Formats: sequence, structure tokens, C-alpha cells
Amino acid sequence: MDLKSLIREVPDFPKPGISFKDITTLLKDGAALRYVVDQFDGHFRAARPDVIVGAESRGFILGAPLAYQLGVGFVLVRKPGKLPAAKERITYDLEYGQDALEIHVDAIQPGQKVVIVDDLLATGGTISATAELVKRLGGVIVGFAFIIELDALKGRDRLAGYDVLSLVHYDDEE
Ligand SMILES: O=P(O)(O)OC[C@H]1O[C@H](OP(=O)(O)OP(=O)(O)O)[C@H](O)[C@@H]1O
Ligand SMILES: Nc1ncnc2[nH]cnc12
Repeated sequence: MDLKSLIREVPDFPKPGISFKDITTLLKDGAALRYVVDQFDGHFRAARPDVIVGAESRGFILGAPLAYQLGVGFVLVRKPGKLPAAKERITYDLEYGQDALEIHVDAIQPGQKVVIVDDLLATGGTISATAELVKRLGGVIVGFAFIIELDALKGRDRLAGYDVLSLVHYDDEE
């Protein structure tokens, strides 16, 4: 399936120089949404993950149906102040700004195998922060799944040694 043709590119959003990859145009296409989740499933099912972790907010949209399809649980990594119970926090850099992420301390049991899902890999700041939270809880990361990878930003270098699945690549980004 030609996923790239379903992703809308919005120039200069959210600030000048950023070419925003808008997946809402893909998500509203039922066959494409199913294809993405099936690709993630096909790639990671054999690793028998115990839990899927998704990063707020677009990681939730893809991680939850993957977890459902695999018959495992879903864990939310959220932006600050959203999770109600005892949590672990990390601060990280974005392509356009800085943010923090949190996870409930009881969300993952030590030794559980984890696949981490997000819509897009850019600098890798979000996903490596998510990975650090998972590791702090004792989770064992078996891989990462994205729809989109912005190759020029080299986020993959921050995930060296891991199984990283990206379905669509862009190589012309600043
Ligand atoms: O690899 P990075 O440079 O960290 O960038 C990738 C992250 O940026 C976007 O999320 P955003 O922070 O815009 O949040 P949202 O999903 O809530 O819109 C995207 O969904 C990834 O999570
Ligand atoms: N260029 C981009 N498009 C969409 N989401 C992003 N997150 C970080 N960079 C992005």
C-alpha cells in the first residue's frame, strides 16, 4: 500500500521550516489504518511482547489497536500532569521544543517484553525518553514501531541495537 500518498505534508507547521507530516489523512482511511496495524503486528508478533507502550498522543492511536490485536496490554506514556498515580518522569528535547513524559511506576513489571509505538521518528528525543522510562521500570524493549521516519534527523542512531520498524521514509528534512 502507498502510505506516503495518504500522508499530508503541511509546510511551516507548527513553525517556519518544519514540514509537518499529518497522519490524520491516513487515519481516516480504514484500509490504511488496518494495514499499518497489521504491519506492526506482522513484524513483532513473533517476539511475543507482553505489553505495548504508546507515547502521547499519536502513539496511543496506533499502540492500542496493536495491543488489542496481539491480545496484550497497553501502557500510556503521557505528557506531564495527566497521569493520576505514582509516576516516573523524564525531560527530553523535540524537533521543535522541549517537553517531559511520565509513566505510572506500576505500568510495567520487571522483565516484561515491550514494543514501543509512535507515529513518527524525528530526532528520536520522544522515543528515547519513552525507552528510558520503560527501562527504569525494568521493561525489556524488543523493538520500536513507527509509521514515519525522517531519516535526515537520525533518530534511528539513538535506537542503535534495537529492532526499529518504520513504514515510510522521508529523506529531505531539515
Ligand atoms: O523524534 P522526535 O524529534 O522526538 O519527534 C517525534 C515526536 O513528535 C511528535 O509528537 P508531538 O510532540 O508533536 O506530540 P503529539 O503526538 O501529542 O502531537 C510525534 O508524534 C512524535 O511523538
Ligand atoms: N515533521 C514532523 N511532522 C509531524 N510530527 C513531527 N514530530 C516531529 N517532527 C514532526
